[in-house]
Amino acid sequence: MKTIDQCDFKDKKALVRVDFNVPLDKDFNITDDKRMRAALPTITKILNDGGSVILMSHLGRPKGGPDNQFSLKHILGDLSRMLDLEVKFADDCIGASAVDKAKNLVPGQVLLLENLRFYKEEEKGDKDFAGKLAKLGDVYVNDAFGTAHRAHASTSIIAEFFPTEKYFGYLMAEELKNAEKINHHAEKPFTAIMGGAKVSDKILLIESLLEKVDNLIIGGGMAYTFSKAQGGEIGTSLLEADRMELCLQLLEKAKSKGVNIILPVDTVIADKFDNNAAKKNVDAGHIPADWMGLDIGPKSVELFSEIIKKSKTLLWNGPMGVFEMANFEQGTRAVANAVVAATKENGAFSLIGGGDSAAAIAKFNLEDEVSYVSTGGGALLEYMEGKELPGVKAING
Ligand SMILES: Nc1ncnc2c1ncn2[C@@H]1O[C@H](COP(=O)(O)OP(=O)(O)O)[C@@H](O)[C@H]1O
Ligand SMILES: O=C(OP(=O)(O)O)[C@H](O)COP(=O)(O)O
Repeated sequence: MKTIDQCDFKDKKALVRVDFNVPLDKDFNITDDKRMRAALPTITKILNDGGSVILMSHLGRPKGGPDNQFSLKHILGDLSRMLDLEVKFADDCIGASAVDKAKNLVPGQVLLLENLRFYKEEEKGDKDFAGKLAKLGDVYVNDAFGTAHRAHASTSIIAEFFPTEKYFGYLMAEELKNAEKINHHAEKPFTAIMGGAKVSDKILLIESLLEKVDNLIIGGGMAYTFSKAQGGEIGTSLLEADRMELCLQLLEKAKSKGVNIILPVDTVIADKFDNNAAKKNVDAGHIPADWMGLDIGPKSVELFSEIIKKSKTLLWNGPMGVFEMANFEQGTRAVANAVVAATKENGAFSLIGGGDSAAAIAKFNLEDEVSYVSTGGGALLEYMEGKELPGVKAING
């Protein structure tokens, strides 16, 4: 793997694609800066070598040109504080002013370009646009793991302009190393814990995991479609009726492959989708008509935890319930604690991936207690599904 360790950046201008697509509140304060912190080692290495850095990123999904709501200038202050230097800003990612600012950069300086997605050419993977970006630097570095599943101008096409001078940043290398451990070198017993809202988002992942895991725990909103498919009563819980048949097929497939699928045996139900709703515990498949399941119940917690604690490899994607509501976070919190216990007491390798699972583990302050929390959501899922990520292929190819 060609990483930045193989390059001396002295007097070089490194064009670095990062994923600074961070969540902002209504006053443009960053509510989770993990992705920015994760890119700092790459930036620091280039600066320490005596090079300069031109950072490119997208923020959100702007439609139709420049839009203050999606401007990367909102993160400039925080980035400067993190790096302890004054980061310069180009309010257009291409054009005369960006060219000028890039040209005038001296070693030790950092320039942040405005949101790449203010140009529709970025997402289209336009070669001309990629060429204009490429002109700004001498070397290309991709450290944007969260966006590695997009074949966009700045993540993929641009690499064509740097046939030899293209490298993975440290974050990208670390993410790939950890994902690879799960994909190809998982010590057994290997348990995957799947949750979140929808079966349809995770079908490919489940299918690919059935080839590898010993245990597949299914919780969260997606478990109710499985329950209903098996003849259970699920009230007004999340349901994807058109996926019920598929759930049964997945259960059959698991059986034929000797994979142990574990579904919740009880569930915490509420009379409305509200933290202050009335709530009670019932057995899985016995939810009254006007009630909805919002978390796994205590018997499921015990069942899941026992399996998790005996595992040597753990992949967790998707919360067990609506963990954003304090009254329905217990299942997710307990599973997080079991993953921590397996990591600490059983020497398990634990990888947490997916936006909401990462948010849950951060909420419970357990980020440092597991083996690795990925900065990728969709990118990690696609990697685990066995797809080749365009951002990775561009550097390797
Ligand atoms: N029983 C449930 N009913 C409704 N929503 C749920 C339920 N369980 C989990 N969720 C929701 O699923 C969302 C996360 O789903 P998803 O995006 O698939 O996870 P991830 O981002 O970790 O892959 C969370 O917002 C959570 O509140
Ligand atoms: O946040 C991201 O992905 P994620 O929501 O899958 O974690 C990346 O920045 C990619 O953004 P995109 O899904 O708008 O291409």
